[in-house]
Amino acid sequence: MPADDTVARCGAVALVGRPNVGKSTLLNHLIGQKISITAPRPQTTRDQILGVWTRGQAQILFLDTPGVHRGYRRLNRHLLRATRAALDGADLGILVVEALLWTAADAEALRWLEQRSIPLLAVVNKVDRVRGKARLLPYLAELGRRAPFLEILPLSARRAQDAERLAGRILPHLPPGPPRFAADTLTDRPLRFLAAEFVREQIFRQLGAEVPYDTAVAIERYTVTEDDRHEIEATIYCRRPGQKAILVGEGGQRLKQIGSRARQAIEELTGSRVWLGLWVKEKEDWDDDRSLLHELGYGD
Ligand SMILES: Nc1nc2c(ncn2[C@@H]2O[C@H](COP(=O)(O)OP(=O)(O)OP(=O)(O)O)[C@@H](O)[C@H]2O)c(=O)[nH]1
Repeated sequence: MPADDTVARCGAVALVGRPNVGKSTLLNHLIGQKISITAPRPQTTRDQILGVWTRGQAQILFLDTPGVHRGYRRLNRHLLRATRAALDGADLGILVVEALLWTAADAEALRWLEQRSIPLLAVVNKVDRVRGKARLLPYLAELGRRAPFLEILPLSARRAQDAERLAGRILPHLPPGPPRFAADTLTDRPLRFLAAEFVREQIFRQLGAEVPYDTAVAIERYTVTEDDRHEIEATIYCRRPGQKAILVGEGGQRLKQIGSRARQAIEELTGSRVWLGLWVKEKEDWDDDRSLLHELGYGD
């Protein structure tokens, strides 16, 4: 059933779930554009992203949360704050879980949502992986006993029509009111933020082991020329000399690959030609350096 877009409704929805359940994939399909990075490894999302879904008079503002990370370093504290801020501003919470799985991290995500008295929906993602859908029934019943969800929706975040169906189920629960953003707005994030995210995504996709978790990307320059060419210079921070060598690769090949894939993603998003220059710098404690974190967009 398509969403009813004749009634003016507008509200914010926080997507909460343990790392790797598919929140970013879902957000990208809801928005119909890649605005959140995805990778087959957990904890790739480091910041809250606002995705704007608009149909007619109806608007949903999606808050993607970086997840509930534990730790004491500044970066972790920032992530916790971002998640809290998303929850504070939300009219509705969505717990995203993975079909047939329930872990301590899922329980923790639910506890976060329950700290706020907002209505809750549950999305059971990755049902495309489940053979024999009857196997899902006891799982859904048990999930229903864990919290008073208004609805529980099994779906696959990889299917655009499933994302649209979810939007239709969310709308009736949002407050009446006019749209807050222009109809063609997809996100409130500036291009330079998305550019850094696309570089980070390639680092996650192309490198194994712990290197991606130890890196951050700072955009040093983002300029658009008169003939609409986007010129971007970025520094990739890592912690140790060995990591720098891995990021650069034999004869600079790895860095070239990261740059070329990220450039393609930015070109797709902007519809413009992009020049992307990448440098790698070693800085052991980048995630505990207040001024650098600020530069990286993780400021207080
Ligand atoms: N089979 C299947 N895989 C999915 C589905 N949705 C997401 N995935 C995969 O699951 C992995 C994690 O997805 P993300 O969207 O990055 O997950 P996330 O919850 O945003 O993760 P963090 O950024 O780490 O918090 C990726 O490899 C996705 O392609 C789905 O519906 N079906």
